[in-house]
Amino acid sequence: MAEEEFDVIVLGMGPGGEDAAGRLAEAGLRVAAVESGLVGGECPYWGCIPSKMMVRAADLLAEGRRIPGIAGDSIVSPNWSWVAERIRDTTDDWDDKAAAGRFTDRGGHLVRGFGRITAPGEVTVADRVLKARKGIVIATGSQASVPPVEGLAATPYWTNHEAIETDVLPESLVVLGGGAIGAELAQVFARFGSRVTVVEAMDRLLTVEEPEAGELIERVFADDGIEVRLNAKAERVSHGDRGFAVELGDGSRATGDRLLVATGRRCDLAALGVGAVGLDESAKFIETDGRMRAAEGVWALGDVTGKGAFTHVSMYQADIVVRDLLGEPVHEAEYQAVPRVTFTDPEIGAVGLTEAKARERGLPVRTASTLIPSSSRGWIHKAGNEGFIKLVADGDILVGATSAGPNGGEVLSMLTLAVQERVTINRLKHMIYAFPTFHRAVEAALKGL
Ligand SMILES: Cc1cc2nc3c(=O)[nH]c(=O)nc-3n(C[C@H](O)[C@H](O)[C@H](O)COP(=O)(O)OP(=O)(O)OC[C@H]3O[C@@H](n4cnc5c(N)ncnc54)[C@H](O)[C@@H]3O)c2cc1C
Ligand SMILES: NC(=O)c1ccc[n+]([C@@H]2O[C@H](COP(=O)([O-])OP(=O)(O)OC[C@H]3O[C@@H](n4cnc5c(N)ncnc54)[C@H](O)[C@@H]3O)[C@@H](O)[C@H]2O)c1
Repeated sequence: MAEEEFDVIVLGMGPGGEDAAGRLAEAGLRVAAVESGLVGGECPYWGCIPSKMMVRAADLLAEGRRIPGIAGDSIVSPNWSWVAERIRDTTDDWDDKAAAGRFTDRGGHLVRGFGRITAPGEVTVADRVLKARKGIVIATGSQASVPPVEGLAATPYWTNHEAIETDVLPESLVVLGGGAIGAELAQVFARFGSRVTVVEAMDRLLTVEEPEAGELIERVFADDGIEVRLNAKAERVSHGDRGFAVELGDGSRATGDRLLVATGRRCDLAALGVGAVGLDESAKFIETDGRMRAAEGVWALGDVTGKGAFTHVSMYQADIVVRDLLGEPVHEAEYQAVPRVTFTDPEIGAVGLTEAKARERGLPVRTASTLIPSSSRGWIHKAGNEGFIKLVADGDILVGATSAGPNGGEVLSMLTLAVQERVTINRLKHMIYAFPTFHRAVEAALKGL
């Protein structure tokens, strides 16, 4: 077997791996990046970017439909081919030549194939053995987790990959899972005209967020014509000439031309061979310290660390890894203010702890909420103005907040700052909030505390 020496080996070229590998190569290190799929990973090809292009298109349709009663008449005729074409164009038809070139132009060595850690400082890719003098960075992300439902594996179900790649709008769609992926895509397809059923095992949508968020999205989905089945566990799946049939625990069934499985993500640490560097291969994620070090000569970043499956978390951690490897000053990772935005309409922005999580920690929690439709901007909007602000306080400090509404993800930024920097509620109350903005609702909620 050929043996090749590098300073650093980066396993996986998703957003975090790509950033780290490129910066380390540019800094003059000899870097090998191993990628089994496309350079760029999930986010640009099957995740954030194309899904938000779909969301943008669906939001435009919804806005067009809100014209009557406010601005005139409207006839909205959705055409999926514009969306499919824009995504095909942006992903270069799922070709990573440009991204790979950006890395090699910075002096990096791209190794195509699946990498496995075979010894400390050693990664094997097919018949190539790569050696790392300084360290290995594990940035292998996550993949769709498919539940062991009887019959499912034998059917041509979709994961996010097929849903993003589709040129054809399904006439009907069953979405298994009402989390971020399921909710965003269910609304997109419904607004383009698919008959959509969401099947969720728990008692509400967006289970990791405040219950009010799930209830709000359920109400909006009803207006979008989406059927939501809660407390519904899929027991059996079959597929035939008439599409998919999903049999549920209560004896009912959901049917559709297509079935999208959006039931979470998983990491396969055994396939990565992390046991070779003393890590637990049966764990769900790789534990790291504040410098993203997982073992001697091993760093981890991104979805594989379990600190939030978000591109911004992966990029944040990549910066720490790069600084640590280059011997630069490092501000250790902190996660008390990880922002998250589900890009449904209304958007659900959230940061820090939900009320339930704060209570689980035994904090003496106080909460307050205000509704967006009764805020000045919400009232002016008249339609498409659903939402709320919810604040979770521990004493005089905000430890969590939800900003649901039009631009809920943007309004979140000031709440993220407050949670991150522990700005006191008293200080926040004495700030001036521009009129008539959506974020003025934050001031109203603060008064409730
Ligand atoms: C539909 C959808 C929408 C999303 N929307 C958003 C959003 O709006 N905002 C947001 O912040 N996040 C969003 N996410 C999540 C975001 O895409 C991920 O958090 C992000 O891509 C994770 O980055 P990562 O660096 O961990 O690696 P990933 O993007 O997961 O990439 C890892 C790469 O490693 C490669 N790989 C894995 N194992 C090996 C191996 N052994 N050898 C070689 N290569 C390997 C894979 O092929 C892959 O290319 C979305 C995800 C999905 C699925
Ligand atoms: N806007 C964003 O930032 C964004 C968008 C999409 C995805 N993501 C990231 O990707 C991650 C994965 O998203 P996801 O939606 O796949 O996962 P998720 O964990 O958010 O939601 C999965 C849902 O599926 C349900 N479920 C699990 N098994 C089921 C079954 N057998 N039958 C019915 N329901 C079942 C769960 O109860 C849960 O509500 C998210 O946690 C998020 O970090 C982010």
